[in-house]
Amino acid sequence: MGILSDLNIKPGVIYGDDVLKVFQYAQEKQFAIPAINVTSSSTVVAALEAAKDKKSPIVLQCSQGGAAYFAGKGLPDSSEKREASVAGAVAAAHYIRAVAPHYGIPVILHTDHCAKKLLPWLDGMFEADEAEFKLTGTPLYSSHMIDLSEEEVKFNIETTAKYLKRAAPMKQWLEMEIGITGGEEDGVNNEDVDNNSLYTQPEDILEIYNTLAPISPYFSIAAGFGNVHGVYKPGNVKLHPELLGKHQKFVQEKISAKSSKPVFFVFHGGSGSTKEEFKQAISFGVVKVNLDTDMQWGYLIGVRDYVTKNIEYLKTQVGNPEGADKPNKKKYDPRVWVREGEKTMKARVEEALDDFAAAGQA
Ligand SMILES: O=C(CO)COP(=O)(O)O
Ligand SMILES: O=C[C@H](O)COP(=O)(O)O
Ligand SMILES: [Zn+2]
Ligand SMILES: [Zn+2]
Repeated sequence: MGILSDLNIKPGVIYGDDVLKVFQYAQEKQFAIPAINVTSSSTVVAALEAAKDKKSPIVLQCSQGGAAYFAGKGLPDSSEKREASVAGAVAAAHYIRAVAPHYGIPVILHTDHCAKKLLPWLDGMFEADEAEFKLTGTPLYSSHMIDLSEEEVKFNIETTAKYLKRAAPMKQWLEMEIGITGGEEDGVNNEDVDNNSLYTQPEDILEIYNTLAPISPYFSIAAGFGNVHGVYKPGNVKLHPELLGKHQKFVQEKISAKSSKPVFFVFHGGSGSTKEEFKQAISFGVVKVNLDTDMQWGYLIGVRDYVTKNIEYLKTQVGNPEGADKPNKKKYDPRVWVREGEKTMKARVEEALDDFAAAGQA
C-alpha cells in the first residue's frame, strides 16, 4: 500500500502526471506533503533521510536566496539575470535527482515564491528545464512557484497564465499565490501588511481556476488564510483554514464539479502553526505545507548543542581536557558537527510527516 505500489510510481524525483496523481492521492487520503526549504546538500540529506525513515513522500524546495546559497554567496547574482540563483537551482536539481532514488521515496522538486522582481530567475530556470526536456523528456524541476501576490490581481492572474502556458508542454506544475503571506519572504518584509490582504476572496480563487484550468491541470494555489512566514509569540498569527473550505465549495458550485475539492491548496508559513490548524487545512484540500523557519531552528539545535558540549575540544587544534598534546581533529571535522544539525533537522521533518499524516504514504 502507498504511492509507489498503488500509483505505480518509481522512487526519486517525479514529474508530470505522477505529481498530479500524488496530489490527488493526498487529497483522497487526507494528508499533505511537507515542503522543506533546502539550501545545501546537508539540508537536503536531513529532509530525505526523514522521508526515507518515515516511508513518506517529500517536497524539497529552493527559494531564490536558497538557490543562490547553493551556488555560493561569493558569486555575482545580477538583478537582470540572476546568474548565481539560476546556477544554484540547476545544481540543486542535479544533486537531488542523483541521490533521491537511493532514498526509496517519491520526491517533488520545487522552487519557492519568486516575486515580480525575481522573474529573471524563473526565466533562467525555465530555459534549463526546456533544455533538459528536449534531451530527456522531463524538465529539471517537477514544479515551480510564481508569486505575484503583491501585484494587481489582474496582472497576477494574467502573468501566471503566461508562465503556465510555458510549463504545460513539459507537464510541469506551477504554484501561484493570491493574498499575501505576512512576515518575510525573498528578503521583503511583509510584517506590516494590511490584515485584509492576508485573506483571499473566493471570487479570486474562482477567477484563477477559470483562467488556469483550460491551460493545464498542473497548478495549485497558495491562498492566504492569515498565513505568516516565521515564528512569533503565540496568538500573533490568526489562521482561518475554514476559508479554504469556503473556496472549495464556491468553486465546486460555480463550475458544477463532481469533486468537493476541485482546488489543490498550498499552506505557506507552516512553522509555528498547531497540529489542529494543519489538520483542518488538510481536510479542506491542502496538499503541500511549507516549512522553513522551524527547519532552520531544527538544524541549529544539533550544531549549537554539539559546540556547547564540546567547547573545550574546539578552542585549539591540539590540546583538550584529556591532555595538552591531544589533537582535536575528530571533534572539528564538519562531518561530525554538521551531521549533528542534520540529525536534529531530520527529527523536525519527521514530526511534520507525522503531523500531516504523510508518514507511511510512500
Ligand atoms: O512558506 C514558507 C516558505 O515558502 C515557509 O514558511 P515558514 O518559514 O513560516 O515555515
Ligand atoms: O519565503 C519563505 C521562505 O521561508 C524562503 O525564505 P528565504 O527567502 O529567506 O530563503
Ligand atoms: Zn508571497
Ligand atoms: Zn512561503
